[in-house]
Amino acid sequence: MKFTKASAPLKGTVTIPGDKSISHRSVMFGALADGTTKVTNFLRGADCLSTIACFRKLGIEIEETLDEILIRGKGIHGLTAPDSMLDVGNSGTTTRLISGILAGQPFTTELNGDESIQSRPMKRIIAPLSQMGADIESIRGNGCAPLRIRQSQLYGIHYQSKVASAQVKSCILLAGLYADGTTSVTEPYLSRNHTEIMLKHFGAQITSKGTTATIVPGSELHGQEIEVPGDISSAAYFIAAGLIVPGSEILIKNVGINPTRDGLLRVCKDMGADITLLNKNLGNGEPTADLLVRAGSLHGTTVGGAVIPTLIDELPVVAALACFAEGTTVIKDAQELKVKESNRIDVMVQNLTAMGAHVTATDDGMIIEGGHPLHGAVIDSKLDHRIAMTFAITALASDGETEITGADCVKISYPGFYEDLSMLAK
Ligand SMILES: O=C(O)C1=C[C@@H](OP(=O)(O)O)[C@@H](O)[C@H](O)C1
Ligand SMILES: C=C(OP(=O)(O)O)C(=O)O
Repeated sequence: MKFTKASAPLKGTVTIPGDKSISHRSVMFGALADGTTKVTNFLRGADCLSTIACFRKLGIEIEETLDEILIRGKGIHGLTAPDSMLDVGNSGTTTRLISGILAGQPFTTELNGDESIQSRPMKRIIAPLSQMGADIESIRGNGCAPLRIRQSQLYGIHYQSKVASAQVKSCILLAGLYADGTTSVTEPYLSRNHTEIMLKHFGAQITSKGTTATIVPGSELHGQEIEVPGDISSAAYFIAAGLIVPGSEILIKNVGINPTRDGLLRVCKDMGADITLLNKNLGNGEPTADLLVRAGSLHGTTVGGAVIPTLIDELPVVAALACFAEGTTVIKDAQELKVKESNRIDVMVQNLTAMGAHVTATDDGMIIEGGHPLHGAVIDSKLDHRIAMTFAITALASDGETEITGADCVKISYPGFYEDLSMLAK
């Protein structure tokens, strides 16, 4: 797919689709609740559809209409053995969260996904689940999917996680629903807390204090009505576009601004960006706002430490933004970027360099010297949706033509991305 420099400022309003993390969880927790869970603004991205497909195979009836998803939950002990391998597609979130649930089931499950999933690290969940007594193995013995999970008795543990990962934390907490006692997870920095917030609404006994989340088993979960807020990780592309295409002014409606997800807004502010939050709404634990983004000059900054988990999926777009900022931007403490759908440090450095950027890979991030004009290039997305969307935006402020290979991968998290972009970029 080809992109060229925007010929005019970007003007208009965009409503981005539902949050991927929250959509996954609504199906999973809805399946484990008794009664029906009704979800509106559900993200129909390929990853969340993988989650739906897995739970259907586990015996859960899920109805999809134009406006809503209805999950006919069967309670914590209501899942049934699948007749074949579960397919998690490209979704790390599906893989890791469902593994925690499957560890507590009285049947054996095998699960597998695409090539990217088969190279993503699963030892980070195999280790804590095994410590809880789970019988989980990497079938090829390489610490990756395919995984096999057999029935076993689970024990509550306190787990000190080395990584700030909501997938690891959620996996352990979900297994904790089936343990014989209390389970808690402490992480080095607080990662997104959608599991804690949503599970509590469903009736779980779950609490958070600082970077520790604790679950006490024994409660039943009850079906809920969930309105999924817009995904800030998807809004990120329009935020960046509005900031780097001169003269632009974009209103992005109904974006989730949970403090464990809003790091991009904080970093943009540090870079001197003009972003105003309007119509703030506290929601049901998941706050939202409309974001008014205006183009203007940006300057470099340092991004590291506790902010990293709050913008982990937005770091590719931060690296792109940094190319249009004066001075140096340092992204550090972001080793996790290496184990996403692609190695996002290498892939960003390679592709930005091809466009003329001055960028260096480090062990845990990137250093970007901003202010050097970019030009079009052939960009290999490595079938990573975040990379494809980042470069579609970068192209809008770069000379000449940019071609993105595998551009269709945006369907993972944002199927209508190019249509929404073309409404703004004429
Ligand atoms: O829990 C979640 O929904 C997610 C957690 C993050 O992954 P990690 O937990 O691996 O950091 C993030 O990158 C992913 O897109 C979604
Ligand atoms: C890393 C991501 O997702 P997952 O881990 O669910 O594949 C992402 O969406 O950027």
